[in-house]
Amino acid sequence: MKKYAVIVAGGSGLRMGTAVPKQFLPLRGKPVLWHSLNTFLAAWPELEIILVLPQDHVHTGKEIVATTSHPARIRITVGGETRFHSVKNGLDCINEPSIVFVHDAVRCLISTNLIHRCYEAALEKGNAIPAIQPIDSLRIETETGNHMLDRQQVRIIQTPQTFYSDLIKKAFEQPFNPAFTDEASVVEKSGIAIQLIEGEASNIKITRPLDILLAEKILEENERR
Ligand SMILES: Nc1ccn([C@@H]2O[C@H](COP(=O)(O)OP(=O)(O)OP(=O)(O)O)[C@@H](O)[C@H]2O)c(=O)n1
Ligand SMILES: C[C@](O)(CO)[C@H](O)COP(=O)(O)O
Repeated sequence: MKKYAVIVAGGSGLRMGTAVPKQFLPLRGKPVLWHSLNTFLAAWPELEIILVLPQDHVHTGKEIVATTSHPARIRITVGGETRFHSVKNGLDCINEPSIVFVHDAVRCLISTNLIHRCYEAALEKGNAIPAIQPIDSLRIETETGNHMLDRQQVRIIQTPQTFYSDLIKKAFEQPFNPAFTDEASVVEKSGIAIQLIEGEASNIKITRPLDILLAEKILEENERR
């Protein structure tokens, strides 16, 4: 089946606090975004990428695309005010039945194995969302205090969130709701049950300065193997 990856890189990276948005920061000599693009390009020779960039950084994005393994398989569009709007702009570029991966550009340690597993699971059930178990103890705050949560029942959600194109495009016709934090929340609101599959502990989202240090180490280790 036809495969598209919508790679969202339209954010400004406020929590990272750098002058340049985190997706353009160097990681072992290449921009964070470059690593995500190249891993998806390597997953299948026919996969195409819709890259969503901030309006002010389209030129930088084009320069990065030119250094990837297959620039011709990457189309660029611009992002919106929130992640929801950026994803929607990316989805608007897809007009044929396909499996669609929506991936955070800043989850740049994604493996081809996880991409392939998401594809197989989505093909079978309509959607596949990678998730891992928390390793910390968890508490929820209430009006009167707080109480423990059973961590065996909680999952930490990752990307690529993977769907049949008709299903995700239809879900994104809904009006924006600030409660939407990812594609699974949008698709769930449209009445579809979400299928979780096992994610990867190393599939971290570069969010704060510490994450860059961690990602450097993980990549260094991967290159040594
Ligand atoms: N309007 C937005 C906001 C976010 N993203 C993308 O969504 C991914 C995950 O979002 P997050 O880590 O929150 O990125 P930022 O919004 O850039 O970071 P922050 O919330 O710290 O400002 C990133 O690849 C980011 O570029 C996007 O395409 N468009
Ligand atoms: C989509 C996501 O990466 C799943 O964990 C996450 O919800 C993005 O959230 P953020 O607030 O945009 O970082």
